Amino acid sequence: MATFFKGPSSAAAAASSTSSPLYSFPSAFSSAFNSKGNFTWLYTTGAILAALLVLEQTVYRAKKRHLPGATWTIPIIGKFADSMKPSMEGYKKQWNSGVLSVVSVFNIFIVMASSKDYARKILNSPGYAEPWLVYSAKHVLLPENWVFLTGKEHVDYRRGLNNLFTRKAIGMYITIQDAITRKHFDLWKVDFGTTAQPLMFPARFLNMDTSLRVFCGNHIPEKATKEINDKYWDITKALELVNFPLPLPGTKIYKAIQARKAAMYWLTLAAKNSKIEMANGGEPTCLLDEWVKLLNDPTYKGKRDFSDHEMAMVVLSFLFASQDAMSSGLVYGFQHLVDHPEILAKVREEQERVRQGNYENPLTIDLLDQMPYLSAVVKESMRVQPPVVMVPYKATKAFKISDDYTVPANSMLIPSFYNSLHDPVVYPEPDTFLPERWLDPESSANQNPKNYLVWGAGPHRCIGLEYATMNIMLVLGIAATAFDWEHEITPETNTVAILPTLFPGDHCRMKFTPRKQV
Ligand code: HEM
Repeated sequence: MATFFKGPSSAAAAASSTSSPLYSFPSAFSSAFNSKGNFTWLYTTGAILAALLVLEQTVYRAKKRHLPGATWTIPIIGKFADSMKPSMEGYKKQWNSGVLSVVSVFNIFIVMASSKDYARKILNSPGYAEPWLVYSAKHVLLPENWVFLTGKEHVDYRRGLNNLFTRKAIGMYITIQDAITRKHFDLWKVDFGTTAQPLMFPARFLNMDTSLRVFCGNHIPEKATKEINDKYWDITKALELVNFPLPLPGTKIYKAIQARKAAMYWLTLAAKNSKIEMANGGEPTCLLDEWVKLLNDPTYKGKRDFSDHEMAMVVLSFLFASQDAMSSGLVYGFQHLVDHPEILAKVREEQERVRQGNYENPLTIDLLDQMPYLSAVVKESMRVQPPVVMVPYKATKAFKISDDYTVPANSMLIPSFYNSLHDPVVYPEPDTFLPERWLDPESSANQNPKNYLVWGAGPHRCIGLEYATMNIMLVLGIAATAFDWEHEITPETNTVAILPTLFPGDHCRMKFTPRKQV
């Protein structure tokens, strides 16, 4: 250290006389202190840094133009701190600052779109904007997963997958959902029977068990469900907008990758087993079986060659897309109903009417069709508290989104759904849980279906929406007749945890006691 301060005649001369590039740094450093004692090198470095910072601000201001957003961006990190600890209050402030507003995180220029029209325009402009899944997604889902396809390739691939969510297929899935739900409710009788417990993790387990049985049937063992469920939380924790970029041991992305490896092992095995069973003339009992049967149908026109690995990746994409969102929808479904006993009573009346006291009989798609009130409850619950409040997209080229603003190419574009779902003109008393608004075909809610962005819109609109709706209806319908519900209110009950889907801050503390049937 001391050598740096010896002056040109000693250290600097010694360093510069050494020809190895290894020594070029000390040489340059020493030469910063010339004989006149000027800090030339430091000044130069400082000047370059200052120029870069000015450039950063200038580029930001040039992109931002007149849109609302901070006048200056915090050097380098931008609003990184806010993105680490998101809050609904922070989001609402941003959405309400303008229908289009901007923010910058690590020099990623982000345009937020908070109105129905701008959100829909982004979702419906595949020539200009494509989904930009969070950074960790490619590590978790694998880069070759179909969800990263764009344009025509995506449309063609998805057309084949739509066959897995036909009404006939969903009818079969409902039978499985019913059995798994009742199995978990037997456990809930004990776990939630004496004191109130947080519902979030049991609901996540119920959901994971249901999804895996619907997708893979008995082609994976019981212990796989437990293992995938336990490890899946590491995937959820890695779903941040910005992550540490290298998947080094100990990082969130590293742990998520280990969870994905465990899941992929079982899902690949399930695909293999399903193919064997269908080749041996077995009857389809899950989504994979339906799929294999379809691929073997001589009249089927789509892509046929799916390796076990590729099928497993598709199932993984379904788990990834559904696990957090569906659990959020379930937990808020419970919370909204238990906090509105008069509405829960109407759900029970409908259950009594449709199921005529035969509560042990499995629910079917036809029975669920006869429950418009429960359907309205589920729709309204997800309107008030949408599981997914926004989805990141990327401007693949300069995108003239309005008369006076063009989104620069490569910007992140985030259509948010919250304001559209809380538009007071379409949904009077927008924060109130009012299933009745969906019962009148002439209501403003029903007359403005484009506002209902819970499932997104356009070519990437949720592929599992009917499946998800039926599942949430089924769970709430069975729980309404099986249990009396109590809700332990805490100071966090009405706060919102962003994980990144929405959950009650206290994870919804519930008590369930077996209900005496009348
Ligand atoms: C309450 C539950 C759910 C909610 C709220 C939800 C919501 C969404 C949203 C907002 C999108 C993005 C749409 C867009 O970019 O326009 C999406 C996409 C998707 N969802 Fe769901 N989803 C749910 C359940 C499910 C389930 C159960 C599955 C599968 C069985 C699923 C599979 C997918 C897939 C594969 C995509 C991507 C589609 C594509 O890129 O073509 N989701 N979902």
